Amino acid sequence: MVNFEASINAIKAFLPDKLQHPRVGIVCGSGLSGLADEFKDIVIVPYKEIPGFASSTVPGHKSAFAFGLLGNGEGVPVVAMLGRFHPYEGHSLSSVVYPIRVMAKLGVKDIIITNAAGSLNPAIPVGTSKFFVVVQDHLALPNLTGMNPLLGPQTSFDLPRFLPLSDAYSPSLRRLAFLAAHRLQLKDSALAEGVYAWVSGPSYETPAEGRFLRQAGADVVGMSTIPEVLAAKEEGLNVMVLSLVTNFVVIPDTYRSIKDEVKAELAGKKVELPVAQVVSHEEVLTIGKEKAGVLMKIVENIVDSL
Ligand SMILES: O=P(O)(O)O[C@H]1O[C@H](CO)[C@@H](O)[C@H]1O
Ligand code: HPA
Repeated sequence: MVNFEASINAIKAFLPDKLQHPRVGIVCGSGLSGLADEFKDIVIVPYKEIPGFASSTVPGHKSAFAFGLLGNGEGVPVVAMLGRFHPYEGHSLSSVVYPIRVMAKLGVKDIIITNAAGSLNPAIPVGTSKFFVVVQDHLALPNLTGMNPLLGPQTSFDLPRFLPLSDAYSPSLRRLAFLAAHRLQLKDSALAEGVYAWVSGPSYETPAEGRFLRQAGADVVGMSTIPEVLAAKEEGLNVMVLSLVTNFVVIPDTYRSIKDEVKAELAGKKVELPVAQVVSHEEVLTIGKEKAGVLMKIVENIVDSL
């Protein structure tokens, strides 16, 4: 049963005055909880201490909020979700987005949502270049087919019933991300722009599904974020999403024909069957840990410019 007041009272009991009204919310994606390492005067509030909260079951996701001050000078009061909830863990969509609504009610105005994602776009490789994508739009088949976090009775009549999403990703926050990359002297290629496709998971995409999403216009794919974006927009927050590219989904060689290989074999040629590259969550976490420091600097720089 939703009870924002009980959740908020429990959280506030942990916080000194200066952290009671966080201005910026941050959601840490897989392997990215290190984003909170730079917070000053940090206070950790475990989800299990907050009525109404689920707990995260995914490796690389802690189950706590981190409150603190971020940026130069006195710092801006911020709150980070160290670990998020995914529908594939068995959480309802309303539980998945509950922390976002709580952050809005605590006073958050801008939210920076991060995630680990697979690349569908050959121009966005994994590794030393194009490792982050500033999301400019999304493609969410689940939303279009009945798995929308805004389905059901409205949590408040102050919120819009029919939420427009043509402006989901704040141009001014996206601008700050690119300016931050410039200030941090990152290579131009470190930050790309693109469309995030939301899938339910927990299986990774087949090559055909990857090609389908690519042809439909997506650049990266992941199993989170979009329910949070919808709830944040509904609550009136400015939203930015940063994806860390951890692996490739669309691999050109996948459709080598076995039929042709057999024909070659029967003609006396030595053939080697294709071996598909297989993605794993361990690989996703490794890249997350490697790049969390850069992501943290970008986020800190954005917060400084707000
Ligand atoms: O989106 P985040 O939570 O960063 O995690 C991504 O990594 C996991 C798969 O490796 C999935 O949960 C996917 O959504
Ligand atoms: N697909 C879906 N979600 C992901 C991926 C992927 O390839 N990589 C990280 N999260």
